Amino acid sequence: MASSGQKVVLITGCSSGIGLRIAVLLAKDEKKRYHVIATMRDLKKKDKLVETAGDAYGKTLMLLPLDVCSDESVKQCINSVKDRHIDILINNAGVGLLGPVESISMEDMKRVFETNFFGVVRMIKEVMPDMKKRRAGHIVVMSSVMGLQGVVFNDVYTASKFAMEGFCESMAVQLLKFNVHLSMIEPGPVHTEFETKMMEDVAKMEYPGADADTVRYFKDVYLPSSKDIFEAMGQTPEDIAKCTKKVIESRNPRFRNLTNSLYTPIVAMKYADETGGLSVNTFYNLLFNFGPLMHITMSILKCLTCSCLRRRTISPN
Ligand SMILES: NC(=O)C1=CN([C@@H]2O[C@H](COP(=O)(O)OP(=O)(O)OC[C@H]3O[C@@H](n4cnc5c(N)ncnc54)[C@H](OP(=O)(O)O)[C@@H]3O)[C@@H](O)[C@H]2O)C=CC1
Ligand SMILES: CC1=C(/C=C/C(C)=C/C=C/C(C)=C/C=O)C(C)(C)CCC1
Repeated sequence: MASSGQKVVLITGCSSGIGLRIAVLLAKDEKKRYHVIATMRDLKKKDKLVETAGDAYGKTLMLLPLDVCSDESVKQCINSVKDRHIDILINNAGVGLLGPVESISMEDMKRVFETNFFGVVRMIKEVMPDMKKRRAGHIVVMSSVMGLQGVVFNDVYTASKFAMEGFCESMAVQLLKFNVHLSMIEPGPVHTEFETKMMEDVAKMEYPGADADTVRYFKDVYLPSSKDIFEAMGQTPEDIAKCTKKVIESRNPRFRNLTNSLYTPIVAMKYADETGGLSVNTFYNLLFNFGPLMHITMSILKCLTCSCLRRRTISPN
């Protein structure tokens, strides 16, 4: 149970990756300011979290089952929290989906929206009314740079994060009237099971319905470039956890929080040309014309990230 003065933080998707690291970082806070409710859809996967949390488990960290795709599971979980009192809700659970759209089933696309979009909406609907009544609270959403900028062959995943950005951008205004803050965290590539799971799925795929050229562009151009990007720009889940802690500890939390300054120029480009031509053409050139020179492209991107733009990201340190 939370002791007085402690903030109750509920996090979704804590079996691995970013969610696990946020849960552990907050639970190990030196001043013990947080009572962390780490949730996961399958408690059989709790071992890694429990092991990483060490002494904090059972003290500042407790576990509850929660599947963001189930109304019943969400209700049951929130009802089991003392007085349904949650100070900070961190919507982290999410799934990826990669590949030519022609070869992805509608069922798989809906699963992505059900988790990444409706999963967050379901959580917010359940937790927000109590926060509004108390005139206090902070809702954090693990979005992505792909919530701000589309990336080829990530069409459906990107769309699910864009949907989330639109929903939250609208909600943030109303919530502010009730002194409830809403913050998006926008990481670029992060080395977690997300990356491994997507690469495993892609290896199994046979791309039914996609023509040979599209499959070739995906396998021989996109995938190697994406691997380069992960290598050159990838952050650790600890980095994202530190950024998230900074956001929840900020007196005046920002709405958007890019975690990787290397992405700032990509996002800035989008707003620099409202016709969209600059973004579409730059991405086209980066992928199809400079793809084989991706390492050099990475250096150019690093150069472009001048210090004034860097101020717009939240650094983990
Ligand atoms: N890794 C990256 O490059 C980036 C990731 N993100 C976002 O970060 C978030 C965390 O991803 P990351 O840590 O990288 O990936 P992981 O795959 O390591 O973690 C995802 C977590 O979400 C959980 N999850 C999936 N579906 C549900 C569900 N229906 N109910 C509850 N939990 C669920 C998974 O649980 P289970 O083990 O049961 O599957 C797992 O705990 C996601 O929202 C992702 O979109 C954003 C930018 C970049
Ligand atoms: C920047 C960039 C590319 C790839 C970006 C990738 C791979 C981003 C991954 C982001 C993730 C994993 C976000 C998760 O939410 C391309 C298309 C190769 C072309 C050149 C520019």
